[in-house]
Amino acid sequence: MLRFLSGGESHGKCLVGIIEGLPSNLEIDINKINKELSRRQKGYGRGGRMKIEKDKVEILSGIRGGKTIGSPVSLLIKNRDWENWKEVMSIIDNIDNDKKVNSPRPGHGDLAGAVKYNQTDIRNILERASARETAMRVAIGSIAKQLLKKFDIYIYSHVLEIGNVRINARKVSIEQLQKIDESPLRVIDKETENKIIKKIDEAKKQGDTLGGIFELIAVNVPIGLGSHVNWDRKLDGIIAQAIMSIQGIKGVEIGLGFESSRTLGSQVHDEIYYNGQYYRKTNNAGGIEAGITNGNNIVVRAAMKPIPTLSRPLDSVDMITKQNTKAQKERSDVCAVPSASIVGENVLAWVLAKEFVNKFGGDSIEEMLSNYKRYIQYVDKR
Ligand SMILES: Cc1cc2nc3c(=O)[nH]c(=O)nc-3n(C[C@H](O)[C@H](O)[C@H](O)COP(=O)(O)O)c2cc1C
Ligand SMILES: C=C(O[C@@H]1CC(C(=O)O)=C[C@@H](OP(=O)(O)O)[C@H]1O)C(=O)O
Repeated sequence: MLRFLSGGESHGKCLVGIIEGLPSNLEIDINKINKELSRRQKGYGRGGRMKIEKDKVEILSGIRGGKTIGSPVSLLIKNRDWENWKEVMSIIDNIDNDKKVNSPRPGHGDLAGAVKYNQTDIRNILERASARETAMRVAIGSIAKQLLKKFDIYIYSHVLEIGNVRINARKVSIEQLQKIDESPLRVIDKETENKIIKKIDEAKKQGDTLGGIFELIAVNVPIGLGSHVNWDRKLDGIIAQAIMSIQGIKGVEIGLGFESSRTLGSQVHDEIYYNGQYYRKTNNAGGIEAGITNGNNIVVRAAMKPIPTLSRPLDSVDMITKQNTKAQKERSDVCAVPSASIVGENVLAWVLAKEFVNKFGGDSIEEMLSNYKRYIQYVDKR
């Protein structure tokens, strides 16, 4: 079984992660992890923090001579901003109320978290709720990507919409997706990109924020990952949970998603043909039927709400005095949809890698590859 845990506060010393269950002898390229970390930090609309951080991973265990050895892989990413927060982060008890965060921000876990964990300083909640945590999830997911590459599986993403401005082209080619990092918004269409940039600038000027939609596409996924037999093994459900867990994500669709509910069955379901292999002419299912991959690309879309911290803050209540006030003002992003799409890629990679380890077992990568090869030979005969 493949699993991970991570820890670390946004303005604490560092983020840490431990992965257990990776097959041995898998080559891990640290540059590829760092490349994913740098992709996550980019994107038009991000705030001052991204100028401070230059995320780099340190590998502390589980890898020798560039290869996994079967033991837990431990990772560390330092928060450069910690130097500026040392004092604030070292205050533990009995601080003055005026040094605490007292006014919960609507859209954040501030109010519910402070009540649930019986905290008088909201900072004790917001530090871990922060999307800073996604840096470690991306480092971990990028190792999953390196595992999937062994099986020729790749995951791409692009942004479809920001602030209700939609990208023109619905159909994108893999070649376009491979070049998408050249765009500051990770969109395929330059004209719309300029419109969105203006929209982000405008929102910033108004002290406001924006959300949007991104799409993930996993290619070359074999038939038969996931299962129909119980709710918690259905791959569409597992993917939806994982993507929904990314900070700010409020909707997840697979394939046609919500649109399928508005369309006739004859127009939705992907008809089946055979030419030595089963194939479909359409992929409205987004590569998953009954919780099982059907051999087509997995297509997932996620909707991100606007960033909740506004520089023109919303109404709130001071949790100490109970007086009406304005929400806590923090340095913040205006729009982080392009970054979220990179998080999405790596989160999806993790889910698929986990399914691979489940299905093809393998204490070593050699064992996994040979199990996979045998399975593909079997599939080709069906
Ligand atoms: C890459 C990324 C960057 C984010 N940056 C910010 C930010 O600067 N300010 C903020 O208030 N929220 C930001 N968020 C969103 C919040 O973390 C998120 O809305 C909050 O934790 C509440 O969780 P929920 O929206 O999932 O309910 C970001 C999310 C992501 C994925
Ligand atoms: C630190 C990251 O994103 C942060 C996510 C975030 C939030 O509330 O989610 C708030 C901001 O943090 P800060 O208040 O330090 O500027 C973002 O910068 C990151 O992506 O690495």
